[in-house]
Formats: sequence, structure tokens, C-alpha cells
Amino acid sequence: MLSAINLQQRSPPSMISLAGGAPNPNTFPFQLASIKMKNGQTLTFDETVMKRALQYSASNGIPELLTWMKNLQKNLHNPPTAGYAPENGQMDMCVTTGSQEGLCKVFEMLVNPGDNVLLDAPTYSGTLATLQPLGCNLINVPSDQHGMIPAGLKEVLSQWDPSEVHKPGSTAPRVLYTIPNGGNPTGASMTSQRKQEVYELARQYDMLIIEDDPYYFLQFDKPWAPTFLSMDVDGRIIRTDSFSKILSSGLRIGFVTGPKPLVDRVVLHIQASTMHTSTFTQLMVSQLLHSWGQEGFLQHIDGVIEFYRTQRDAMISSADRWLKDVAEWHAPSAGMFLWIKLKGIADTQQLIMKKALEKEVLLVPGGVFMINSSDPCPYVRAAFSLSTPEQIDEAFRRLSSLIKEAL
Ligand SMILES: Cc1ncc(COP(=O)(O)O)c(CNc2cc3ccccc3n(O)c2=O)c1O
Repeated sequence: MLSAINLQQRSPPSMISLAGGAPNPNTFPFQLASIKMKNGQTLTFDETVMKRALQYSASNGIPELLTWMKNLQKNLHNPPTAGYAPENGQMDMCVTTGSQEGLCKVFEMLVNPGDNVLLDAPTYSGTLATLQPLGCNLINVPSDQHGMIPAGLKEVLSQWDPSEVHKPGSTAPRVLYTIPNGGNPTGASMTSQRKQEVYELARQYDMLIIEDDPYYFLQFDKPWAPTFLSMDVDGRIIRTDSFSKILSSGLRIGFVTGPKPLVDRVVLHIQASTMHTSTFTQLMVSQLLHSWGQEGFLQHIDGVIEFYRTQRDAMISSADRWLKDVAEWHAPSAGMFLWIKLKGIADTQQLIMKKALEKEVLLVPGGVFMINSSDPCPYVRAAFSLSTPEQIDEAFRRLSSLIKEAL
């Protein structure tokens, strides 16, 4: 059906279509839309645009948003694959309903029951929730406050012979997942050196790397770290980006960037599920981005970075004030999370889900970010995105007292 709509959109006005099963927008109750921006601008949908905004659209995303994003990706990452032929893995993109949908579709496409999948735990609970039903075998790669440790990856991979990974029945892992900047929950950011070493190992064992990077635009210091996409000479990087932390989380706009043959298959999975991301939302964001231009977009990002840097600084100074003798942590250089190890506590689940609630302080017990959530975990995740510096300070005072009571 959607291909009929695509066909119609590309046909001359003289074409009369009785093909697409699309509803008639004249029956829709919505007439106009105007959205006031904080910078004084107004985004407007007149009657013609409104009819398009309320109608089905292409599964890979509306053209003007895709074009804008492809130009941004080329300017930010200069991917080697941008210049490749389509059949040789040319860089392509599609719009997804949040990067969460992108991750879900990519894993659906790549992972079969019994497959070995590599990732550095603790990791985003949403990814674990997507992977667990696929019946794959999650193998942890050692990591520290600078992200995945290449020597640890080499050690994990040493159980397979690189020359045999293509043999039928090989159990060698085909997929490696990581969050390279401002990791969730650890706040860890990978160095460029580590990324290059991990990429080389992925080449040796012919693996795809899923670069899940929603905090890329929340790196507090410049220059931003080179991405896996920027070093991808082989077309083995599938990158998920998100507008959630910089424009809006409720609008649900994300992107998958990768070699065209793989992006084409992600789009087929989208076609068979959500069909496409909201046309209205895509048009709204596209109008904003075209009015801002890349320079305006990056200026907006600078403002967002200053906000989260201030929040990070507040959380670190409160941690120094209240938690120094009962906990350990590393100050993140990106993202919105602090990963705190409570001293003398084997597992934080009970402490957080019971005692902390009594003390009226909410944190996330570290177990939910582990491959086996029942494994004891002495960590908690604290987000510095929503609370004020004053609230963060009071929350850590409460956390400090409940740890001391527990010891
Ligand atoms: C590493 C990594 N990858 C992908 C995503 C998905 O983001 P999307 O682009 O908005 O779909 C995320 C979002 N992470 C979270 C979301 C969330 C939503 C409601 C309530 C709590 C939430 N907590 O706690 C989260 O960490 C993420 O951290």
C-alpha cells in the first residue's frame, strides 16, 4: 500500500490513482497548526501542509528530514561509506520512532536464537529488554570508566579462530553493541584510541558494531570524540542517533545510519510494524531544522550542553559533600547519569527499592543494567537531568544517611 503512495507522490498530476488505500484528508477534523518557538519564531502548517502532515508517508522517513540528517551526518562524521556505491554499502539512513525503535528493528534483523551477541554490561536496560526475547546468548565484554576495554574484547574473541568465522555453523559473534558516549548507566565515554582498536577487532572477526549514541550531543567538552561511523571503511557500523535528549523525548524521533543494504532491511521491518514515524512530527522537526540550519542546530546543542554540564557539576559536588566515605564514582564527561558504587553493600536492590523509598529518594538499583539482573550489584544509577542542584544535594544527603544506617 505504501509503495502505491510513494508511486503516487512521484507521479505527474495527470495521474489518477485508485490504488492507495489512504484515507481522504478532507475528512480529518484538523485544519491548521502553529507551534510557537522559544526563540520567537512560529512553525506553521497551512491547510495544504496539514493534509500532508496528517497522511501516511514513506517508511524510511520524509525526504526533507532525511536529506537534512544525511548532510548533518556527513558534516559531523565524514563517513567513508558516504562515497560508496549503494551495493557496496553506501551510507544510508532512515527515520525511526525514537532510537529505541531503531535498536529493536536492528536486533530483530540481525539476531537469531542461539546467536552470541557481545556487549559491555552494565548497559541500557531498554537494549537488554529488546535482546532477551530474541533468545540470543549475551556475552559481556569487560569495560571501565573509559568504556569497552579492547584487551578484554580480544580475550573474549580468542575462543574463536578469525579464519573460521565464515564457516557454516560457526558460533563466532556477528554483532557487538556499545554506547560510546555518556554511557547509560555508567556515564562512560570511549576514547578514540579504544574505538580504533575495537573497530580493528571487529574487522578481524567480521562483526557489525551497533553504535548506540543518544548522548553524542551531550559531550561536555570539545572536540567531540570521533565516532565509529567516522572510521567505518568496511560498512560494518550501524549507528542509532536520537533527538530525545536535545529536541524532545516525547516527539519520538530517532535515526538509523548504516550501509544501504542493511538500512533497506530495517525499513522493511518498519513497514511491517509501525509503517513510519508520525508524519506530523517529522514535518514539524524538519521545518525547525531547515529554519535553524546546521549552525543554528549546533548553537542549540551548545545551550543544552551547558545545562547538563552545570547539572553534572552540581551532582559531583554534592557527591563529594555527602558520599565521599560511603561510595565511589567517576565524573562523567557526557550524558546525564552518575554510576555510584556503594561501599560495603553487596547488592543495592533491597536498599533502594525499600529503604530509599522510605527516605523519599529514588534511584535505579544497578542490577537492572546487568545481563543477569539477579546478579548482586553494589551500584546505583543517579540521573542529573531533571532535579535541581538543591534537590540533588538533599537527595544525596538522604542517600548518605540510609547507607550509614545500612552499614
Ligand atoms: C543508551 C540508550 N539508547 C537508546 C535509548 C532510547 O532513546 P529514544 O531515542 O528516546 O528512543 C535510551 C533512552 N534511555 C532511557 C529512556 C527512558 C525513558 C523513560 C523513562 C526512563 C528512561 N530511562 O531511564 C532511560 O535511560 C538510552 O539511554
